[in-house]
Amino acid sequence: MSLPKKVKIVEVGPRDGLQNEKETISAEVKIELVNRLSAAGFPNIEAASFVSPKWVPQMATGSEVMQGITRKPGVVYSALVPNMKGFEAALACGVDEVVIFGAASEAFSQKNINCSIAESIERFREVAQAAKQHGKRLRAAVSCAFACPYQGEVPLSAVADVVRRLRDLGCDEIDIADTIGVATANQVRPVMETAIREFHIEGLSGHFHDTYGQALANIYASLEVGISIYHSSVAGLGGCPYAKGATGNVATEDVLYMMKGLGIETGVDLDAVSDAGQFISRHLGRKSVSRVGNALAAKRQQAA
Ligand SMILES: CC(C)(COP(=O)([O-])OP(=O)([O-])OC[C@H]1O[C@@H](n2cnc3c(N)ncnc32)[C@H](O)[C@@H]1OP(=O)([O-])[O-])[C@@H](O)C(=O)NCCC(=O)NCCSC(=O)C[C@@](C)(O)CC(=O)[O-]
Repeated sequence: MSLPKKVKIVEVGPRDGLQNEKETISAEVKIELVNRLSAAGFPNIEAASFVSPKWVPQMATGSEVMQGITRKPGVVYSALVPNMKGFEAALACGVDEVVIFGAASEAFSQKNINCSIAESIERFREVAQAAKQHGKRLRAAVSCAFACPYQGEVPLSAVADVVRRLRDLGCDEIDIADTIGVATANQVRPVMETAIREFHIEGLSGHFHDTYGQALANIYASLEVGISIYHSSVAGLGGCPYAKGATGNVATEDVLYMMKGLGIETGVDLDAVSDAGQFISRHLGRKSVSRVGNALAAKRQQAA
């Protein structure tokens, strides 16, 4: 199969990227980050998370962030929502797309959202109905589609099962996530093909963490099976609080550079993303982990 000519990049840095930071990051900084990212041309930005602040304190400012950003017409601003309490909060501040988040691993489901997979689907059913009623887009994440930090191997049948159940809730998009960044390219085809059998390919996305440095290879392998939506995080920020040791998502700058080299259209301005990456890295007091972002910054410094 030839590679897609165009892909959608969903920028998840403001949510997935920042949720694990120990030091509190002010709403102002998050707002500036989201604004810089929308100016860079992303069609979809995961801007917040409406979860329990006891579980993920860094995301407690979700409403402030959503209310403070400059909404760019056409951009879909998404937020994670585990239950109706989260949905009501997301609705009140004008989130465009709610993201329910389940797992293909029972153990991870328990650690992350404190319930079994079957219980999570029942909670999500209510959220899904409310989302449809209010005209909101509905996306679902499938964590641990490749491996689980608690139970290890995750069978393909578990991926198929949860994708099917989420499809039946009426999801517009379903994210196939390598939560701990351990997958290699050979694993991608069977997992993605399993998901494709259960859900329309145009709505499936690849959400790869880069713990073992395999994310770009895994994205390439996903392109080869026709997946055309990818999640990434500016400056490679991130890590899941309930997946210890896992590093951030693949860096957006690296993904954009690869897509450009492959002649695949994203509509996103790499230089502007690179600037946003340097902005947030400066704020966090550490170097970006994006190889491309750092190379571009060094090149510009040399030229100045
Ligand atoms: C799902 C719960 C809430 C269950 O947590 P629980 O303790 O079972 O919930 P509960 O209903 O018993 O409520 C406990 C307390 O939380 C409050 N609460 C309840 N819900 C909310 C809410 N929505 N917003 C704000 N507060 C809430 C509720 O009001 C109560 O407050 P208290 O009475 O004790 O003061 C909890 O487990 C939770 O918040 N988990 C979130 C974990 C999380 O955010 N993980 C990271 C995101 S997932 C991820 O990163 C993976 C992904 C998506 O990127 C893909 C991948 O890479 O795999």
